[in-house]
Amino acid sequence: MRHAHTVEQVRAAEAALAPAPLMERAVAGLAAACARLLTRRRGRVYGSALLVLAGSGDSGGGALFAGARLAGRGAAVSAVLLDPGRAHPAALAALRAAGGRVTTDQEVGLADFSRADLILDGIVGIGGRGGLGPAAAVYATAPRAGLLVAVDLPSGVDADTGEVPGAALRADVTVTFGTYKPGLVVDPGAGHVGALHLVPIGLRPPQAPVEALQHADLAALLPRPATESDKYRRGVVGLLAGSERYPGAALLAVAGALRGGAGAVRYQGRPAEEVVRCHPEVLLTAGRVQAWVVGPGSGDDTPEALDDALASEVPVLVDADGLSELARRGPGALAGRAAPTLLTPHAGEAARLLGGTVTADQVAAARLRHARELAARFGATVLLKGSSTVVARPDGAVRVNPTGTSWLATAGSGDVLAGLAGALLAAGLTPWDAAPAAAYLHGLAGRLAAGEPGAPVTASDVAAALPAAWRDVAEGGRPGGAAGLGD
Ligand SMILES: NC(=O)C1=CN([C@@H]2O[C@H](COP(=O)(O)OP(=O)(O)OC[C@H]3O[C@@H](n4cnc5c(N)ncnc54)[C@H](O)[C@@H]3O)[C@@H](O)[C@H]2O)[C@@H](O)CC1
Ligand SMILES: Nc1ncnc2c1ncn2[C@@H]1O[C@H](COP(=O)(O)OP(=O)(O)O)[C@@H](O)[C@H]1O
Ligand SMILES: [K+]
Repeated sequence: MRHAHTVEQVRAAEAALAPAPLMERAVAGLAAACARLLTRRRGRVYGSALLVLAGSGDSGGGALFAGARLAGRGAAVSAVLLDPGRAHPAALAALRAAGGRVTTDQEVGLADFSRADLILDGIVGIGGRGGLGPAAAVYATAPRAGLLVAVDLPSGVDADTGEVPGAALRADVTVTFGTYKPGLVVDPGAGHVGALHLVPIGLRPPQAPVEALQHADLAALLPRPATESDKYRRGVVGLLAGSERYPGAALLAVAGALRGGAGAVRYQGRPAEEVVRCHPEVLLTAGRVQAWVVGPGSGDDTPEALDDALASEVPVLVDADGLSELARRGPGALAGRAAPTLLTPHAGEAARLLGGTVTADQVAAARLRHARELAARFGATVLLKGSSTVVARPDGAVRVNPTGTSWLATAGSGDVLAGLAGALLAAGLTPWDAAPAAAYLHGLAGRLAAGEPGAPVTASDVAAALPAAWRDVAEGGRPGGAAGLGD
């Protein structure tokens, strides 16, 4: 599990430790990471050109100290001070003593930026507030040939939310200290991070409000049939999906549910004939169900389907047309439910559920805030789809999905996800586990289907790749197995 802590938590954890060893460990880790990158790129540190972008805080201080170390190993280091009167005095002195060149001239800074082999972004770290000022903002778009390494987090990304209120630097590598921050794992901020490297500095932060499951976590969560299993023990999913207009949604949701390990799928909807032709395993009879999925392409049947599902005493996943109906009814529609409810909106559906006071773009730009607000309002677990899918609980806890690819943005892939998550609910996982597990497998299946460097995939391809994703997780999670994705 990757844990991401807020600025307040990081500062409190840092306050419990002596400042000097903290800076020492961070700088040692940062300089070592840069030395590795330079060696990989140029064969050695000696003779390489390094530029430090130094702001007024400790992020700038750490970058200047690291620059001094690399100057000591023969790199030609220059630093541009973005807030000249307030640069970290001791770090500045160390860089000068090591032979580094310091400038406040932005023209010189931009010229060095274009030529450097490696640039250290120490403009701001967790103390950054609002968008970058104009002097720093030019580096967000200025041309460069070298690698950009963000110190703690890319400047311009909000550490607590992943929001990017203005210009922000785009890093090739981010070297973060002590613990991950939400802004490093939630888009749009996460899209600026590049490869993420954690330097331990001895922090002991409290429980993280945001976490990201990794391969081993998934391997522990995924249900496996025991020798005495039968289809009911594995879980039966009821699907209220598809319509004459959208038969495909039913087929794809069924495909997701079957490959999500459901013992059986009971289907209720108009295109039943097509469903059975494509998936002869599906049951059309009424009977016991351990979780309902309602909404993918369910069209005019939605209000009745939603009534039936919500009246049941088993977990219910509401998706697509079910969410539009729920938006019309409001949060009160879930008030009487004892069993859990999982909502799986994309940004547009989330905006509607929030009463139309925000746009889909605003939801996507502030994913944590809106997912949490929705979960609290509806008293349900919310899986907000899109780049870096987030799962929020009504108490504000969040799980961010680290897998996925934008190739998944294809019609019907959400239907596969709904069926898959429904199967995991029917197997007995709570929405808090089922939702991120489904997002993880779905994202991994998307990556496997798209391949490397990537090619268009269909929702059916994603469903077909689910068994491979499942196996990949099971193998990677075994001690000594393949390295987990994103580890
Ligand atoms: N404490 C330590 O020993 C170390 C801290 N480091 C990093 O330093 C950061 C914490 O240091 P600070 O608290 O000084 O915070 P920052 O380094 O983020 O600097 C905050 C300062 O930057 C200015 N600032 C805020 N928003 C700005 C904006 N939008 N544009 C331009 N300037 C802006 C303000 O004057 C503010 O005081 C963390 O990210 C931490 O990882 C590491 O670099 C190295 C070791
Ligand atoms: N830019 C993106 N990056 C990664 N995943 C994405 C992106 N856009 C969409 N997705 C994923 O693709 C799926 C699309 O689902 P949805 O919007 O419901 O589409 P549909 O209704 O056509 O099935 C979701 O799993 C979502 O998280
Ligand atoms: K930074």
